[in-house]
Amino acid sequence: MIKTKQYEVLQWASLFLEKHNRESRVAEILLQHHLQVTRSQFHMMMRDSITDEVIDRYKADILKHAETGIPVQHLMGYETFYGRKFFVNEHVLVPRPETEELVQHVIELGKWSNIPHPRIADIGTGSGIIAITLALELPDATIYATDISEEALKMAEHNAETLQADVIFRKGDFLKPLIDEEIIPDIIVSNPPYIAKSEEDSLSETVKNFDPELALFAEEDGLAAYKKIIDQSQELIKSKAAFAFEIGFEQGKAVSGLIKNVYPSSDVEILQDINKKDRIISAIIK
Ligand SMILES: C[S@@+](CC[C@H](N)C(=O)[O-])C[C@H]1O[C@@H](n2cnc3c(N)ncnc32)[C@H](O)[C@@H]1O
Repeated sequence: MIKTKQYEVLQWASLFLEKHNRESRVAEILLQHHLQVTRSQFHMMMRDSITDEVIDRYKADILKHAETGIPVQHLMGYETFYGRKFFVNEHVLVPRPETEELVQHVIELGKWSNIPHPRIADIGTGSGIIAITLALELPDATIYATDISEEALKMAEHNAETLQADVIFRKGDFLKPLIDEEIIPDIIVSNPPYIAKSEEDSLSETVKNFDPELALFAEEDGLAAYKKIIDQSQELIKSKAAFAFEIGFEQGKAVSGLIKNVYPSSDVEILQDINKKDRIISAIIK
């Protein structure tokens, strides 16, 4: 009996996805996942044959992705972030690589703050990627995380348990749970919803159909969540603190302005991502 080789299945899937206007690199990511091998193992196994069972499961996923645009992360059930696997589902935003740069910045802030046990709050935690990574990278810090979505918090808690990260999760409206418990953070980090509803048509089908609305859109031209967080922070920040926000690439000026309006003597910086786009607002509140 002739056995199908790995490279033959890969060729078929890449062409099939191209024909359906999907990215052909998904073919490789999914096949690696179904074979449960690393990237380098995968490339060494190109001439090996694959069992019919794996081919059937793989083809079913390729068809589903081609037909519906379902993200590969939903098919696999996870995404890698900062070198660790995080479970994802339809209730949380699929982690984006840009957010790793936000986390990197907060790690630096945490180390430079000279506070022996900084309290860091991740607002709108989703799958928990920011809070959990910070808990693991800054073991002396105490990490809090909030989200208004019960389902997102369930996923974040599951990720924290799996990765053995200590994070204190609370359900509520942005900073409200911290205000209620009088928890004063030294650093407030957030990747909040920041897309204006008017931009919905410009989003990819995959984002529109599969990322939760609650994670994407904000009123007031996408600025409402920043406004709310900055406004709520006044009930918490009594002396020095820091903000680190992920922003849309055209929101730098507007979000800096929001912070300056409330904290006129703050130092606000707009940082760019590796694609040279404005991506992070970093502010020291004095
Ligand atoms: C852009 S997603 C970010 C998720 C995750 N932090 C990340 O970077 O992948 C925004 C998150 O904010 C949450 N969110 C939206 N409105 C909220 C609110 N009023 N209070 C708390 N969280 C909220 C959403 O449920 C979603 O999980």
